[in-house]
Amino acid sequence: MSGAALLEVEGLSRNFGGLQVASDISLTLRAGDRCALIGPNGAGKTTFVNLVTGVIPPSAGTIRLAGRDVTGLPAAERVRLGLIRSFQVARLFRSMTVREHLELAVLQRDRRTFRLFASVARVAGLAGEVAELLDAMGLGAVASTAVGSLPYGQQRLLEIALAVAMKPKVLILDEPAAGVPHAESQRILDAIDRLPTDLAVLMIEHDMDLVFRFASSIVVLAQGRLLCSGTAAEIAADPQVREVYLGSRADAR
Ligand SMILES: Nc1ncnc2c1ncn2[C@@H]1O[C@H](COP(=O)(O)OP(=O)(O)OP(=O)(O)O)[C@@H](O)[C@H]1O
Repeated sequence: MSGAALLEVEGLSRNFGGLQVASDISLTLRAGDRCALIGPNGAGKTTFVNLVTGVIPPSAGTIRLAGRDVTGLPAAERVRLGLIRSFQVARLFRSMTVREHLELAVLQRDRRTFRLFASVARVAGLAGEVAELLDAMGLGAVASTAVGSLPYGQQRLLEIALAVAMKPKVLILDEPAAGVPHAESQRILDAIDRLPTDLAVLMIEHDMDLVFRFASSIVVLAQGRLLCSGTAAEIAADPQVREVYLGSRADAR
């Protein structure tokens, strides 16, 4: 049974001068979907995410979030409506603890209704919500650790936790395990497994082990176009994917 359509991308295109980096890409993510976006280097994955999140405007196409056309909306407004991309912790405050980061994220999310002089109940609610997030992400043991002294794998976990704190409808994870030692990437996958089941997750990832363990569906981009999409088993067996993706990966790496 499929959930409600949360992200509907239709005919999305973008060129930089004469270079067509996204060509007529269409994609639907439903509640509960776990979709991986893959493709060789330069295929247009980052450009696609930048278009969807509003970092750059498309040349053509539409983007709907939970039924609402957001194509013309600024990035911050899309965030408010539930389209969240994982943060880069490196950009945040290295001396602040893990817990403080999550508290800030929750407060920022609630900014519109929350008055600075919070009621006791609100503060208690905040503590409870942050404790749940710490637990779900496997970060409880390092809650009081400054982010600057966290092992890299746990910094990446915090990035995901901060995104989840924003209460996404659609969560975009950009190479969540990049740079993380293989032995630690399992913890990241475990945390992703525990994400709320009703949100749609789109993961860009090069690590095929991770992709096949995470994804219920896979979308393959090549040269700015949607090459094919299907279940993990269908994509693994697709000779076109093997040639375009693995062939060019062998060239690039
Ligand atoms: N601002 C820009 N101006 C011109 N060309 C750009 C710009 N941004 C991206 N490109 C080009 O668009 C193409 C797609 O790049 P993109 O970074 O989206 O690919 P990718 O699939 O994310 O690659 P990777 O896996 O290496 O991160 C590349 O040829 C890139 O050089």
